[in-house]
Amino acid sequence: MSLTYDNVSFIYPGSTAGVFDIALDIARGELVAVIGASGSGKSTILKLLAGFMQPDAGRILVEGQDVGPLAPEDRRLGVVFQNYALFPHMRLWENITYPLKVRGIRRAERRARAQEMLARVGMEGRGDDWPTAISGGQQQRVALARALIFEPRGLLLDEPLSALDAGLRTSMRDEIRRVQRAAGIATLLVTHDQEEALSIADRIVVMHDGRIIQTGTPQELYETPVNAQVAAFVGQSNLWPGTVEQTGRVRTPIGTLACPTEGYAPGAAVTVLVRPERILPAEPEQPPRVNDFRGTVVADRYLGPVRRIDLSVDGGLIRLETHARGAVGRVSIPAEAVRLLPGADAAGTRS
Ligand SMILES: Nc1ncnc2c1ncn2[C@@H]1O[C@H](COP(=O)(O)OP(=O)(O)OP(=O)(O)O)[C@@H](O)[C@H]1O
Repeated sequence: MSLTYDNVSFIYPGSTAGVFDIALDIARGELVAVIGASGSGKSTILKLLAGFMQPDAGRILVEGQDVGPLAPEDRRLGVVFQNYALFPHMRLWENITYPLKVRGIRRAERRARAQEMLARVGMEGRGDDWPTAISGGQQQRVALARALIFEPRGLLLDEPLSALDAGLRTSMRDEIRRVQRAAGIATLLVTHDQEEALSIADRIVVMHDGRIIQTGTPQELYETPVNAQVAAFVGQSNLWPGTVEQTGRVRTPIGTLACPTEGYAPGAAVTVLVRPERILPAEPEQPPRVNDFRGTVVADRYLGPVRRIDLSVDGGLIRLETHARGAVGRVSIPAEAVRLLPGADAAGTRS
């Protein structure tokens, strides 16, 4: 493995906040995104790898080497932050090759390397421009080129795209992915943007209160979240508190749902998860299907490929995504679309 957290813990001095028992391996060429609520510990794990702080327990390895004793500049990791921080008084080629200058590499060689790197990030021929003469997205490419110039053993990206507008963000995502793949570098990306994580990561780590609560591919996290926090963080969801009434039936605030209840005994407190695209609109005159609900549309957002509708029903709200046109006042929730997660007070009730 290229980048490894071996049961790493760190507590900010004088506080109880920090990260606990972080265990994570990132392979060469793999991109792992870290997501989680504000304050969940995302930046802390990145700073520990970068070497800005030392773990209180556990080890951090880069290509098998314990980097604990190494200062940040000796770890051979490329780092890109949200505010790309190019030096305004240096031309782009000088910015990109600054890490080489610090290492005493000759000017002619630096210029050649800069040209090569600019080409890699799609900015060939722009080496003599000043940072003030290029756009935010281009500055971010230059920051990426600078992070890659000395063939780092890992790439650390902390909210690298959050200062960019939506369109540019999407194209830069693809760009980062392409460059990172081509270079075969293990990459850790911290982002608060779950869509960004879903769209570019090989695997996603979800953090909560300083701990990793789930690690998996985007599809695994979307389809089999371990709890309501992960479900809420990855994609859109309906989440209702529930109690298993009997095998195959769960009571919720919007009514009793027929659904698989394997793993939960009658009486167990659960959280009921249904993804919005799994909910089916029904014709008003159609014979009732399983888990049939009627309600009033309180929000109807046309997003091009889909409509995102909030249907107010007795006891709550049903969120659905549909391609259907026309009025949607009645829906059904297929039993197999319902996934049960542990309830808030579910300790010990899972059978
Ligand atoms: N310098 C510090 N001193 C004390 N506590 C800190 C310090 N920096 C962060 N913390 C605390 O450590 C915890 C984790 O913070 P961290 O910055 O890693 O979270 P985050 O997930 O990156 O949040 P955000 O998305 O807001 O950047 C939080 O409880 C935070 O308040």
